[in-house]
Amino acid sequence: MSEGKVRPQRKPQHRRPSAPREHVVEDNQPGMEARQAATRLLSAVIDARTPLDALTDGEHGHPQYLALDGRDRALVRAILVSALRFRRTIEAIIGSQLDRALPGNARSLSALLHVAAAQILFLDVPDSAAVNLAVAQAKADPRSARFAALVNAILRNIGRKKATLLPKTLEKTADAPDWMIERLEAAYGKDTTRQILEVHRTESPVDFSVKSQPDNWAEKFGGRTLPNGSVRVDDLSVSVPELPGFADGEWWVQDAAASLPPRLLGNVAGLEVADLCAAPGGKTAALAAAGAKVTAVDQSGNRLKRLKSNLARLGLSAEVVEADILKWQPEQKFDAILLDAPCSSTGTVRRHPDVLWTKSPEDIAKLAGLQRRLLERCFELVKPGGVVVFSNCSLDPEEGEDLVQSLLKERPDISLDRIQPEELPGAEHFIAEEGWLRTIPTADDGSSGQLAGVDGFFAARFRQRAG
Ligand SMILES: C[S@@+](CC[C@H](N)C(=O)[O-])C[C@H]1O[C@@H](n2cnc3c(N)ncnc32)[C@H](O)[C@@H]1O
Repeated sequence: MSEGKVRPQRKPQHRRPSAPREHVVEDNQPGMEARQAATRLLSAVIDARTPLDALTDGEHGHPQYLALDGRDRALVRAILVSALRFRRTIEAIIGSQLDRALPGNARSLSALLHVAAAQILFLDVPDSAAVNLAVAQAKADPRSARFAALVNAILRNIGRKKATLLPKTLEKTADAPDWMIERLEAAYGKDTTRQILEVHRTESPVDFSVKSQPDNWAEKFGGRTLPNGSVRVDDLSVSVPELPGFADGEWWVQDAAASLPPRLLGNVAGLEVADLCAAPGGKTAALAAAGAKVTAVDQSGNRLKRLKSNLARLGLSAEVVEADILKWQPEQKFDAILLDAPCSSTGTVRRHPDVLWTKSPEDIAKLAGLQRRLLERCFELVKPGGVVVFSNCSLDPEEGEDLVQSLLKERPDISLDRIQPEELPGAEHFIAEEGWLRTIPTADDGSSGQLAGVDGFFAARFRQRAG
């Protein structure tokens, strides 16, 4: 066995860890419940593919998460975001300290190690606290008790070597599943994929859509106005409701890329516009603020509650309908429709790193099928000659470019209404030759003069030919 490496053993270990042993703390010490919850939730994301937002929902989240106070909840989320964002890097670092792989059935041991390594490598938690809590946690769990000494050795080694080990591993590791890397490379090429994956490792800025005077809000927030008129704060240090203008409903949080699809409907003042798949309502707000008479439809009652409270805070109104769009029968057709369809969300990995590990190529195929059905439904709900904008936050062509191309091929009655550069000042470079919108996450230091640093998004605009 190479020096400094440790070997998982089936029997209680006799091998001494190479790092100095420290006092191992008792079972129910402060911080233990947070680590146990983080381990449990990480397993739920990885093994059961449960979205992190569902597990950490303040009302319907996982009971182990809901049992924690606010500070511990924030810690659990921070641990999980790092553990998911850098999962491959962490896996490689843990692996580099082992002489042979952990037993395949040691799922909870693996989750426990990932949670502790995420703290040691990426969080401002003293290494000794992360290690001691992990060892205590291992001892308290009958499935991993016999590995407690191994846990101690691996984690102490990682703490000791992290200054060289981390940059070296980050450099040679891609933090995404292989299938996603392959699909991104096929769509965007190797260089762009590398850039996207690098951006996915970073915290996203917070973008705001403002009702008016973006420069004033940028100054008040200590941020900057983006070329499309959104306001960006790169490193927000207070919670959103603490910012000026929140209670007065002067702005809402919305990635700058997500602010673009509603604009593709043109001047909507006074028009009957259906916002289909509307909740939690970022795009409904944009349409209502632009003077449209909006009907906001979504099948999720819980998400519609959020839409209603968002609109109430913003002093905006819409007719809100809880329905499955595939079955919904409105009394009248609409002048224009925005369909912001459910998708794999692979364009929002910075914000939702669990997407890397909860989604699969099969999900993408299923979602693309649903998107196609929802989009075809829009053509039954729009007035003849009316406009339909289809958008989603996926980076995968199967949910964007390919879907549009096959729709146009199979439906001669539908035409693509090409997006013109003058419609999206500052974001012209995101308009593809074919006339649709494709944004990809890229780094943004504010110097390019063009919109950058946004989520991955796709949007296309259609009209149904008369007759
Ligand atoms: C990407 S989110 C919409 C985000 C929203 N447009 C915004 O800007 O805040 C997709 C939404 O589609 C809804 N949805 C999925 N399938 C649906 C269906 N068949 N009928 C109605 N809503 C549906 C989901 O409940 C979810 O709220």
